[in-house]
Amino acid sequence: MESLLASRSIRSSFSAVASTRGASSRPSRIATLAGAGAGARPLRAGPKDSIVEALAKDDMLNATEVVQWENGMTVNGIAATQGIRICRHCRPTASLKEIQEELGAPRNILEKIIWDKEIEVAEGHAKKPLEEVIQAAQKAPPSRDFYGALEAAYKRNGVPALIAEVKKASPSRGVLRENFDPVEIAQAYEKNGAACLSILTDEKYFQGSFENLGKVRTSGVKCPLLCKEFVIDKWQIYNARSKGADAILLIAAVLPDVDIMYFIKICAELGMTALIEVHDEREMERVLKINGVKLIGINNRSLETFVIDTSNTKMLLEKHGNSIREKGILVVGESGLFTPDDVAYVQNAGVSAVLVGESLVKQECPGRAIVGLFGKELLH
Ligand SMILES: O=C(O)c1ccccc1NCC(=O)[C@H](O)[C@H](O)COP(=O)(O)O
Repeated sequence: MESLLASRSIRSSFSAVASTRGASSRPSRIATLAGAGAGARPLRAGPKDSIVEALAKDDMLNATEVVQWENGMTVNGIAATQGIRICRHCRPTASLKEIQEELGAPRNILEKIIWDKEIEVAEGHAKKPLEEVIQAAQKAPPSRDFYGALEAAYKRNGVPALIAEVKKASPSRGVLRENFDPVEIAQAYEKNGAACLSILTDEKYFQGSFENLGKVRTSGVKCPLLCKEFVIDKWQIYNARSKGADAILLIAAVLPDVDIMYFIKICAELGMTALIEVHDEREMERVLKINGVKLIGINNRSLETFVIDTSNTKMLLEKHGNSIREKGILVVGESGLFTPDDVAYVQNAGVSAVLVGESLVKQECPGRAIVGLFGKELLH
Protein backbone atom coordinates (compact mmCIF):
# COMPACT_ATOMS: atom_id res chain seq x y z
CA MET A 1 0.00 0.00 0.00
CA GLU A 2 2.89 2.34 0.76
CA SER A 3 4.12 2.51 -2.81
CA LEU A 4 0.59 2.94 -4.11
CA LEU A 5 -0.11 5.67 -1.64
CA ALA A 6 3.24 7.30 -2.28
CA SER A 7 2.93 7.31 -6.04
CA ARG A 8 -0.58 8.67 -5.84
CA SER A 9 0.31 11.31 -3.33
CA ILE A 10 3.11 12.83 -5.41
CA ARG A 11 0.46 13.95 -7.84
CA SER A 12 -2.09 14.91 -5.27
CA SER A 13 0.33 16.58 -2.90
CA PHE A 14 1.51 18.92 -5.64
CA SER A 15 -2.03 19.98 -6.36
CA ALA A 16 -2.76 20.17 -2.64
CA VAL A 17 0.27 22.35 -2.02
CA ALA A 18 -0.43 24.41 -5.09
CA SER A 19 -4.07 24.90 -4.27
CA THR A 20 -3.97 25.50 -0.52
CA ARG A 21 -0.74 27.29 0.15
CA GLY A 22 -0.38 30.82 -1.11
CA ALA A 23 3.05 32.26 -1.93
CA SER A 24 4.57 34.50 0.69
CA SER A 25 7.03 37.28 0.09
CA ARG A 26 8.70 36.89 3.48
CA PRO A 27 12.16 35.27 3.45
CA SER A 28 12.14 31.60 4.42
CA ARG A 29 14.21 29.70 6.96
CA ILE A 30 13.09 26.44 5.43
CA ALA A 31 15.65 26.17 2.66
CA THR A 32 18.50 26.03 5.16
CA LEU A 33 16.69 23.61 7.44
CA ALA A 34 15.70 21.34 4.60
CA GLY A 35 19.28 21.29 3.41
CA ALA A 36 20.45 20.28 6.88
CA GLY A 37 17.97 17.40 7.21
CA ALA A 38 18.85 13.71 7.28
CA GLY A 39 19.39 12.53 3.73
CA ALA A 40 18.61 15.94 2.28
CA ARG A 41 20.91 17.88 -0.02
CA PRO A 42 21.24 21.65 -0.27
CA LEU A 43 18.74 23.16 -2.68
CA ARG A 44 20.42 22.78 -6.06
CA ALA A 45 20.38 24.35 -9.49
CA GLY A 46 18.66 22.21 -12.08
CA PRO A 47 15.46 21.59 -13.97
CA LYS A 48 13.35 21.67 -10.81
CA ASP A 49 14.83 25.02 -9.88
CA SER A 50 11.79 27.14 -10.38
CA ILE A 51 9.56 24.83 -8.32
CA VAL A 52 12.16 24.46 -5.59
CA GLU A 53 12.85 28.16 -5.42
CA ALA A 54 9.17 28.97 -5.31
CA LEU A 55 8.62 26.48 -2.50
CA ALA A 56 11.69 27.55 -0.59
CA LYS A 57 10.48 31.13 -0.66
CA ASP A 58 7.08 30.04 0.56
CA ASP A 59 7.15 30.27 4.30
CA MET A 60 3.86 28.39 4.42
CA LEU A 61 5.51 25.04 3.83
CA ASN A 62 6.86 22.54 6.27
CA ALA A 63 10.36 21.18 5.88
CA THR A 64 9.44 17.77 4.45
CA GLU A 65 7.33 19.45 1.80
CA VAL A 66 10.43 21.26 0.59
CA VAL A 67 12.65 18.19 0.80
CA GLN A 68 10.19 16.21 -1.28
CA TRP A 69 10.74 18.49 -4.26
CA GLU A 70 14.43 18.68 -3.65
CA ASN A 71 14.86 14.89 -3.58
CA GLY A 72 12.13 14.00 -6.01
CA MET A 73 10.49 11.93 -3.27
CA THR A 74 7.03 12.13 -1.77
CA VAL A 75 6.37 13.05 1.84
CA ASN A 76 5.37 9.41 2.35
CA GLY A 77 8.46 8.20 0.54
CA ILE A 78 10.72 10.27 2.80
CA ALA A 79 8.85 9.05 5.87
CA ALA A 80 9.07 5.42 4.76
CA THR A 81 12.88 5.61 4.50
CA GLN A 82 12.83 6.41 8.23
CA GLY A 83 10.59 3.48 9.10
CA ILE A 84 7.49 5.66 9.53
CA ARG A 85 4.41 3.56 8.81
CA ILE A 86 1.82 6.33 9.07
CA CYS A 87 0.99 7.66 5.60
CA ARG A 88 -0.45 11.07 4.73
CA HIS A 89 -3.14 11.47 2.13
CA CYS A 90 -1.74 14.94 1.23
CA ARG A 91 -5.14 16.01 -0.10
CA PRO A 92 -6.33 18.46 2.54
CA THR A 93 -8.95 20.03 0.33
CA ALA A 94 -10.66 16.72 -0.50
CA SER A 95 -13.33 15.19 1.71
CA LEU A 96 -12.44 12.09 3.72
CA LYS A 97 -14.94 10.18 1.57
CA GLU A 98 -13.09 11.12 -1.64
CA ILE A 99 -9.75 10.28 -0.05
CA GLN A 100 -10.96 6.87 1.05
CA GLU A 101 -12.41 6.17 -2.38
CA GLU A 102 -8.95 6.75 -3.80
CA LEU A 103 -6.73 5.28 -1.10
CA GLY A 104 -8.89 2.88 0.85
CA ALA A 105 -9.43 3.08 4.59
CA PRO A 106 -6.70 4.22 6.97
CA ARG A 107 -4.87 1.19 8.32
CA ASN A 108 -4.99 2.04 12.02
CA ILE A 109 -6.33 4.64 14.45
CA LEU A 110 -3.23 6.84 14.35
CA GLU A 111 -3.37 7.03 10.56
CA LYS A 112 -7.09 7.83 10.79
CA ILE A 113 -6.40 10.65 13.26
CA ILE A 114 -3.67 12.03 10.98
CA TRP A 115 -5.86 11.94 7.89
CA ASP A 116 -8.52 13.94 9.72
CA LYS A 117 -5.86 16.27 11.07
CA GLU A 118 -4.61 17.08 7.56
CA ILE A 119 -8.07 18.35 6.67
CA GLU A 120 -8.54 20.13 10.01
CA VAL A 121 -5.21 21.95 9.66
CA ALA A 122 -6.04 23.07 6.11
CA GLU A 123 -9.32 24.46 7.46
CA GLY A 124 -7.35 26.19 10.22
CA HIS A 125 -5.07 27.81 7.62
CA ALA A 126 -8.11 28.99 5.68
CA LYS A 127 -9.81 30.46 8.77
CA LYS A 128 -6.68 32.00 10.24
CA PRO A 129 -3.67 32.43 7.92
CA LEU A 130 -0.23 31.55 9.22
CA GLU A 131 0.82 35.19 9.52
CA GLU A 132 -2.09 35.81 11.88
CA VAL A 133 -1.34 32.87 14.16
CA ILE A 134 2.32 33.89 14.24
CA GLN A 135 1.32 37.38 15.34
CA ALA A 136 -1.09 35.98 17.92
CA ALA A 137 1.67 33.72 19.28
CA GLN A 138 4.03 36.68 19.53
CA LYS A 139 1.44 38.65 21.50
CA ALA A 140 0.66 35.80 23.94
CA PRO A 141 1.83 36.12 27.56
CA PRO A 142 5.35 34.70 28.05
CA SER A 143 5.72 30.94 28.12
CA ARG A 144 6.52 29.02 31.31
CA ASP A 145 9.46 26.66 31.67
CA PHE A 146 7.97 23.18 31.20
CA TYR A 147 11.31 21.34 31.22
CA GLY A 148 12.53 23.31 34.27
CA ALA A 149 9.32 22.54 36.19
CA LEU A 150 9.81 18.79 35.60
CA GLU A 151 13.46 18.89 36.60
CA ALA A 152 12.72 20.84 39.79
CA ALA A 153 9.79 18.61 40.81
CA TYR A 154 11.86 15.45 40.36
CA LYS A 155 14.62 16.86 42.59
CA ARG A 156 12.11 18.08 45.17
CA ASN A 157 10.01 14.93 45.53
CA GLY A 158 12.43 12.12 44.67
CA VAL A 159 9.74 10.52 42.52
CA PRO A 160 9.07 11.21 38.84
CA ALA A 161 7.56 14.64 38.23
CA LEU A 162 3.89 14.41 37.30
CA ILE A 163 2.43 15.68 34.04
CA ALA A 164 -1.25 15.21 34.84
CA GLU A 165 -3.49 14.91 31.82
CA VAL A 166 -6.82 16.69 31.43
CA LYS A 167 -8.44 13.95 29.32
CA LYS A 168 -12.16 13.50 28.80
CA ALA A 169 -12.14 10.57 26.37
CA SER A 170 -9.85 8.49 24.21
CA PRO A 171 -10.15 6.22 21.19
CA SER A 172 -9.04 3.21 23.25
CA ARG A 173 -11.23 3.75 26.33
CA GLY A 174 -14.17 5.92 25.19
CA VAL A 175 -15.48 8.50 27.64
CA LEU A 176 -13.40 8.46 30.83
CA ARG A 177 -15.37 11.08 32.76
CA GLU A 178 -18.91 12.22 32.11
CA ASN A 179 -19.04 15.40 34.20
CA PHE A 180 -15.91 16.91 32.82
CA ASP A 181 -14.82 20.33 34.03
CA PRO A 182 -11.28 20.95 32.68
CA VAL A 183 -10.56 23.90 34.97
CA GLU A 184 -11.73 22.11 38.12
CA ILE A 185 -9.60 19.08 37.22
CA ALA A 186 -6.56 21.22 36.37
CA GLN A 187 -6.81 23.14 39.65
CA ALA A 188 -7.14 19.89 41.62
CA TYR A 189 -4.08 18.44 39.88
CA GLU A 190 -2.03 21.54 40.64
CA LYS A 191 -3.14 21.68 44.26
CA ASN A 192 -2.06 18.08 44.73
CA GLY A 193 1.46 18.52 43.38
CA ALA A 194 1.38 18.05 39.59
CA ALA A 195 4.47 19.72 38.10
CA CYS A 196 2.87 20.30 34.69
CA LEU A 197 -0.46 19.65 32.99
CA SER A 198 -1.26 18.06 29.65
CA ILE A 199 -4.36 19.38 27.92
CA LEU A 200 -5.82 17.32 25.08
CA THR A 201 -6.97 19.62 22.32
CA ASP A 202 -8.14 17.12 19.69
CA GLU A 203 -11.94 17.31 19.51
CA LYS A 204 -12.94 14.37 17.36
CA TYR A 205 -11.16 11.54 19.15
CA PHE A 206 -10.52 12.90 22.65
CA GLN A 207 -13.34 15.41 23.14
CA GLY A 208 -10.70 18.00 23.95
CA SER A 209 -10.44 21.57 22.70
CA PHE A 210 -8.32 24.68 22.45
CA GLU A 211 -11.07 26.35 24.43
CA ASN A 212 -10.17 24.03 27.33
CA LEU A 213 -6.50 24.96 26.96
CA GLY A 214 -7.33 28.66 26.99
CA LYS A 215 -9.67 28.29 29.97
CA VAL A 216 -7.08 26.45 32.03
CA ARG A 217 -4.45 29.01 31.08
CA THR A 218 -6.57 31.93 32.28
CA SER A 219 -7.91 30.17 35.39
CA GLY A 220 -4.99 31.08 37.64
CA VAL A 221 -3.32 27.67 37.26
CA LYS A 222 0.44 28.26 37.32
CA CYS A 223 1.73 24.88 36.08
CA PRO A 224 3.24 24.92 32.59
CA LEU A 225 0.85 23.44 30.01
CA LEU A 226 1.50 20.82 27.34
CA CYS A 227 -0.72 21.07 24.28
CA LYS A 228 -1.47 17.40 23.55
CA GLU A 229 -2.07 17.44 19.81
CA PHE A 230 -1.24 15.52 16.67
CA VAL A 231 1.13 18.02 15.12
CA ILE A 232 1.83 17.78 11.40
CA ASP A 233 2.20 21.45 10.52
CA LYS A 234 3.91 24.45 12.11
CA TRP A 235 0.63 26.37 12.04
CA GLN A 236 -0.47 24.17 14.95
CA ILE A 237 2.55 25.13 17.05
CA TYR A 238 1.98 28.88 16.65
CA ASN A 239 -1.71 28.34 17.29
CA ALA A 240 -0.97 26.37 20.48
CA ARG A 241 1.37 29.12 21.75
CA SER A 242 -1.23 31.77 20.98
CA LYS A 243 -3.68 29.86 23.20
CA GLY A 244 -1.21 29.67 26.08
CA ALA A 245 0.65 26.38 25.58
CA ASP A 246 4.16 26.16 27.02
CA ALA A 247 5.03 22.81 25.44
CA ILE A 248 3.89 20.71 22.52
CA LEU A 249 3.95 17.03 21.65
CA LEU A 250 5.79 15.86 18.52
CA ILE A 251 5.19 12.20 17.65
CA ALA A 252 8.12 10.44 15.96
CA ALA A 253 5.77 7.79 14.52
CA VAL A 254 4.18 10.57 12.46
CA LEU A 255 6.93 13.11 11.74
CA PRO A 256 10.02 12.68 9.58
CA ASP A 257 13.29 13.82 11.16
CA VAL A 258 13.47 17.04 9.19
CA ASP A 259 10.05 18.12 10.46
CA ILE A 260 11.02 17.28 14.05
CA MET A 261 14.19 19.38 13.64
CA TYR A 262 12.26 22.25 12.14
CA PHE A 263 9.49 22.16 14.74
CA ILE A 264 12.04 22.04 17.58
CA LYS A 265 13.54 25.24 16.20
CA ILE A 266 10.14 26.91 16.07
CA CYS A 267 9.49 25.82 19.66
CA ALA A 268 12.83 27.28 20.74
CA GLU A 269 11.98 30.59 19.08
CA LEU A 270 8.67 30.64 20.91
CA GLY A 271 10.19 29.63 24.28
CA MET A 272 8.28 26.34 24.20
CA THR A 273 9.46 22.86 25.19
CA ALA A 274 9.07 20.09 22.61
CA LEU A 275 8.17 16.70 24.04
CA ILE A 276 9.29 14.18 21.42
CA GLU A 277 7.36 10.94 21.74
CA VAL A 278 8.79 7.57 20.75
CA HIS A 279 7.41 4.07 21.07
CA ASP A 280 10.01 1.76 19.59
CA GLU A 281 13.69 1.21 19.04
CA ARG A 282 13.85 2.76 15.58
CA GLU A 283 12.08 5.94 16.70
CA MET A 284 14.38 6.25 19.72
CA GLU A 285 17.47 5.87 17.51
CA ARG A 286 16.19 8.52 15.10
CA VAL A 287 15.33 11.00 17.82
CA LEU A 288 18.65 10.61 19.62
CA LYS A 289 20.41 11.77 16.45
CA ILE A 290 18.42 15.03 16.30
CA ASN A 291 20.06 18.13 17.78
CA GLY A 292 18.12 20.13 20.32
CA VAL A 293 16.04 17.27 21.77
CA LYS A 294 15.72 17.87 25.53
CA LEU A 295 12.64 15.89 26.48
CA ILE A 296 11.71 12.42 25.21
CA GLY A 297 8.46 10.68 26.08
CA ILE A 298 8.39 6.89 25.85
CA ASN A 299 4.82 5.87 25.17
CA ASN A 300 3.96 2.48 26.63
CA ARG A 301 0.86 2.46 24.44
CA SER A 302 1.14 1.53 20.79
CA LEU A 303 -0.91 4.17 19.00
CA GLU A 304 -1.53 1.68 16.20
CA THR A 305 -2.80 -1.27 18.28
CA PHE A 306 -3.56 0.33 21.71
CA VAL A 307 -1.60 -2.42 23.46
CA ILE A 308 0.03 -1.06 26.64
CA ASP A 309 3.27 -2.53 27.96
CA THR A 310 5.26 -0.66 30.61
CA SER A 311 8.28 -2.88 29.98
CA ASN A 312 8.66 -0.87 26.77
CA THR A 313 10.11 2.01 28.84
CA LYS A 314 12.54 -0.37 30.58
CA MET A 315 13.64 -2.01 27.35
CA LEU A 316 14.33 1.30 25.56
CA LEU A 317 16.16 2.79 28.54
CA GLU A 318 18.31 -0.29 29.10
CA LYS A 319 19.55 0.15 25.58
CA HIS A 320 19.75 3.95 25.31
CA GLY A 321 19.89 5.21 28.93
CA ASN A 322 23.61 6.03 28.80
CA SER A 323 23.45 8.18 25.71
CA ILE A 324 20.27 9.86 26.99
CA ARG A 325 22.00 10.77 30.27
CA GLU A 326 25.13 11.99 28.46
CA LYS A 327 22.99 14.35 26.39
CA GLY A 328 21.16 15.66 29.50
CA ILE A 329 17.79 14.57 28.07
CA LEU A 330 14.91 14.03 30.50
CA VAL A 331 12.64 11.05 29.87
CA VAL A 332 8.90 10.95 30.49
CA GLY A 333 7.17 7.57 30.97
CA GLU A 334 3.78 7.78 29.24
CA SER A 335 0.52 5.83 29.51
CA GLY A 336 -0.83 2.89 31.45
CA LEU A 337 0.39 3.94 34.92
CA PHE A 338 -2.08 3.06 37.69
CA THR A 339 -0.24 2.23 40.93
CA PRO A 340 2.81 3.24 43.02
CA ASP A 341 4.44 0.02 41.76
CA ASP A 342 3.95 1.15 38.15
CA VAL A 343 5.55 4.51 38.96
CA ALA A 344 8.45 2.86 40.83
CA TYR A 345 8.97 0.48 37.90
CA VAL A 346 9.41 3.26 35.33
CA GLN A 347 11.45 5.32 37.80
CA ASN A 348 13.86 2.41 38.25
CA ALA A 349 14.03 2.16 34.48
CA GLY A 350 15.28 5.77 34.41
CA VAL A 351 12.39 8.18 33.83
CA SER A 352 12.33 11.58 35.55
CA ALA A 353 8.68 12.28 34.83
CA VAL A 354 5.42 10.48 34.09
CA LEU A 355 2.45 11.45 31.95
CA VAL A 356 -0.78 10.12 33.43
CA GLY A 357 -4.37 10.52 32.30
CA GLU A 358 -6.82 7.68 32.74
CA SER A 359 -5.89 6.50 36.23
CA LEU A 360 -6.38 10.03 37.64
CA VAL A 361 -9.24 11.41 35.60
CA LYS A 362 -11.44 8.37 36.19
CA GLN A 363 -11.38 8.79 39.97
CA GLU A 364 -14.12 10.77 41.67
CA CYS A 365 -11.51 13.19 42.96
CA PRO A 366 -8.70 13.36 40.36
CA GLY A 367 -6.54 15.56 42.63
CA ARG A 368 -6.60 13.18 45.59
CA ALA A 369 -5.96 10.29 43.19
CA ILE A 370 -2.40 11.64 42.86
CA VAL A 371 -1.57 10.48 46.41
CA GLY A 372 -2.93 7.05 45.52
CA LEU A 373 -0.81 6.90 42.37
CA PHE A 374 2.48 7.85 44.07
CA GLY A 375 1.77 6.41 47.52
CA LYS A 376 2.67 9.80 49.01
CA GLU A 377 1.85 13.50 48.84
CA LEU A 378 3.72 15.52 46.22
CA LEU A 379 5.12 18.88 47.30
CA HIS A 380 5.06 22.05 45.24
O1 LIG B 1 -5.21 7.18 24.84
C1 LIG B 1 -5.47 6.69 23.73
O2 LIG B 1 -6.35 5.83 23.56
C2 LIG B 1 -4.74 7.14 22.50
C3 LIG B 1 -5.10 6.64 21.27
C4 LIG B 1 -4.46 7.08 20.11
C5 LIG B 1 -3.49 8.04 20.19
C6 LIG B 1 -3.11 8.55 21.43
C7 LIG B 1 -3.73 8.12 22.57
N1 LIG B 1 -3.40 8.61 23.80
C8 LIG B 1 -2.47 9.65 24.01
C9 LIG B 1 -1.60 9.33 25.17
O3 LIG B 1 -0.48 9.07 24.92
C10 LIG B 1 -2.18 9.31 26.55
O4 LIG B 1 -3.28 10.17 26.62
C11 LIG B 1 -1.23 9.68 27.69
O5 LIG B 1 0.00 9.08 27.56
C12 LIG B 1 -1.87 9.26 29.03
O6 LIG B 1 -2.15 7.89 28.99
P1 LIG B 1 -3.08 7.19 30.09
O7 LIG B 1 -2.49 7.50 31.43
O8 LIG B 1 -3.00 5.74 29.78
O9 LIG B 1 -4.43 7.78 29.93
